[in-house]
Amino acid sequence: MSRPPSVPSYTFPTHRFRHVQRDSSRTPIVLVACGSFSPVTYLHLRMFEMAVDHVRQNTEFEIVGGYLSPVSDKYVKPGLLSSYHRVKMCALASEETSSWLMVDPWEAFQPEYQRTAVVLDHFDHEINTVRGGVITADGEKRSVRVMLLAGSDLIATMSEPGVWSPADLEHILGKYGALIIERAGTDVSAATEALAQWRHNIYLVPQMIFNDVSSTKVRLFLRRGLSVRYLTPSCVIDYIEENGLYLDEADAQTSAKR
Ligand SMILES: Nc1ncnc2c1ncn2[C@@H]1O[C@H](COP(=O)(O)OP(=O)(O)OP(=O)(O)O)[C@@H](O)[C@H]1O
Ligand SMILES: NC(=O)c1ccc[n+]([C@@H]2O[C@H](COP(=O)(O)O)[C@@H](O)[C@H]2O)c1
Repeated sequence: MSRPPSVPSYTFPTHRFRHVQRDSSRTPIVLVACGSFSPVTYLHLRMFEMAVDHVRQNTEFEIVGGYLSPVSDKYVKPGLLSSYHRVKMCALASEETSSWLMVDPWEAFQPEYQRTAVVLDHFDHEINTVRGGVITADGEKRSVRVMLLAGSDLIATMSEPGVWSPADLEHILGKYGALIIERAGTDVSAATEALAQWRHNIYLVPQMIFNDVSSTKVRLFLRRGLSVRYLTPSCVIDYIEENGLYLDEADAQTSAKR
């Protein structure tokens, strides 16, 4: 795929990236969660923790970084607040609740919508081409595999006609791969049936404690004046209150813009 466009005065975040691998016998991977995050919830953050446990117990991978990549304002979706606020809330949540998650604002601040295949190429470029991947304990340089982290509702859309191009599916699932978190309401085996040719690159992560917090429900609660405490980090709630966000779903795209 061609090189994705760049954002002026942008620096790829690496402050929590593990540059030296802990276990050289494992393949280094970076998890990238693409989504609206309007707003980010505890479930979005917990997806990464579920992935860590699954990867450690069931795979030969070592996670060296985790990124949230909020979609740009050009992605048309109800309740999508401006990328400025969504990036801020993701950054607050990652910095305050996690020791390893980062937020990459590149996708969010693109003037045009970027397909997920292009977003994963951006991560591959920044990590492997620009920075040379990671170093093993013996000082050897090694490429990092970029993997998509998503809920099973997202993978279900991959077998819906017209949502993803065949070339993008081959690029995402053939080249990179995906860790899929089971989500209540989606039949995971049905969702992945049509993607059988990439089965070796799709890792299904069962949710052992079902939690179906969604951004939609959080927005609904906010509009009704109900508490969202313990659904999203308190720093995110404070930010929403300070900025008067999500009071009206209809004007979320316009009035909350900076
Ligand atoms: N409860 C959940 N269980 C599993 N995956 C989830 C859950 N909530 C969100 N995700 C995943 O998180 C990623 C980001 O999704 P997104 O920002 O669209 O969240 P959302 O809460 O579903 O949003 P909305 O309610 O606005 O549609 C997607 O891959 C989605 O599948
Ligand atoms: N063709 C594509 O690249 C494609 C299609 C559908 C969703 N997505 C991505 O999936 C993520 C989540 O989308 P929803 O919020 O619509 O579930 C977004 O980051 C979006 O960019 C990508």
